[in-house]
Amino acid sequence: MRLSSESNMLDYMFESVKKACAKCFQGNEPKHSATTLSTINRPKYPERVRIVEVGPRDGLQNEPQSVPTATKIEMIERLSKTGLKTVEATSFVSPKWVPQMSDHKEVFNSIEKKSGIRYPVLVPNVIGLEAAISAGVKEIAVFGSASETFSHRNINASIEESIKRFREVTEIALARGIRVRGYVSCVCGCPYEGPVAPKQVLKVAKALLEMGCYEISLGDTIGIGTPGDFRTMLETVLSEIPVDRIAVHCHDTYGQALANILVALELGVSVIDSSVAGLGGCPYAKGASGNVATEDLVYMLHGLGIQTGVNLSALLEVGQFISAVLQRPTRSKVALAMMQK
Ligand SMILES: CC(C)(COP(=O)([O-])OP(=O)([O-])OC[C@H]1O[C@@H](n2cnc3c(N)ncnc32)[C@H](O)[C@@H]1OP(=O)([O-])[O-])[C@@H](O)C(=O)NCCC(=O)NCCSC(=O)C[C@@](C)(O)CC(=O)[O-]
Repeated sequence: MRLSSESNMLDYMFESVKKACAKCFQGNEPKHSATTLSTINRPKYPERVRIVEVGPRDGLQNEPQSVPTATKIEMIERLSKTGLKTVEATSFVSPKWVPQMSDHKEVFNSIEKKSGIRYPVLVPNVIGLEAAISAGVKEIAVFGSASETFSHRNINASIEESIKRFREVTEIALARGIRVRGYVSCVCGCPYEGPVAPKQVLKVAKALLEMGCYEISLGDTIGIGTPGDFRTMLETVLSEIPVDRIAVHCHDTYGQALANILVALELGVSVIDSSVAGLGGCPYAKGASGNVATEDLVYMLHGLGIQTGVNLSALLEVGQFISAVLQRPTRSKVALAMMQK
């Protein structure tokens, strides 16, 4: 339909609202004309979101320079004072593969574990699990991929082999009372294979759920998805997995992270991973930049009236602290804007 003038446009909007909200109209007079347009198309977002802060792990695993163990510990302890309820602390992976995380035991042992806060760690295999158990870890995350090539590059196993491995890890962990979260990487695209089929994401997510993961975090590892692809991928996953078992993990390489998160919120997802100061990336996903910055996520969620329990000012201070230590500017747009005030 072509709209030739402003008054045609207003008529058109009025007619559309009338059609969509027939019950609210008597004759031509809307009962709540002032609010109809703004409320009628407003999606229903979750009232509360749990943020999984992944900066100390996803952020620091990708740093070219080695970050002192004491800094990691201080960062986690500062994050624990912001109201965040989950802080992914480190990963018990091979130091040959990811030397940045080789101090996992020391980091985990040294942090003050605040009551009410969970400190999950990444575990790729039984060797990692045993080390995590001896450090007193209470929650782990196994990490699979929807892309065959990425799986080989990241954990030196096919998808099928990795599922077998994770099943063994999960069985032992659950028997010890350790909670297990699952990641699926490359949910919108792979740095080696290109586009990834949503059905493949669903298949891996289901396998992780069936082995006992309490929640599956869907990772757009290279941040390539746009809200359209992201919605299609999520709708495919949610056609068979309840929304309260799904989290999203959006890297911001192409600047799409917040838009994709908004789509996830519209579909009812209420657990979102993010990284303070937008740190992050995967050493085996070339070109992948940081996660969505936790500061920006919190700003958006609070603006939408969604509770997080997180104190934005306290979070901004942690972002400032870690950016100063790493000697580079924050990737948080909110932090940059606040600095100019
Ligand atoms: C899975 C492996 C270990 C396979 O690596 P491999 O070389 O096939 O392992 P292996 O079993 O043949 O063992 C080789 C050596 O590593 C040792 N080893 C073996 N396992 C461990 C362990 N757990 N901890 C410490 N040491 C270990 C093992 O003992 C042996 O030592 P050696 O005999 O040569 O002296 C390796 O590929 C690996 O550690 N990969 C991890 C890669 C990684 O951490 N990537 C980043 C995290 S994933 C990510 O960032 C994506 C995510 C989660 O954020 C979501 C998203 O954004 O999409």
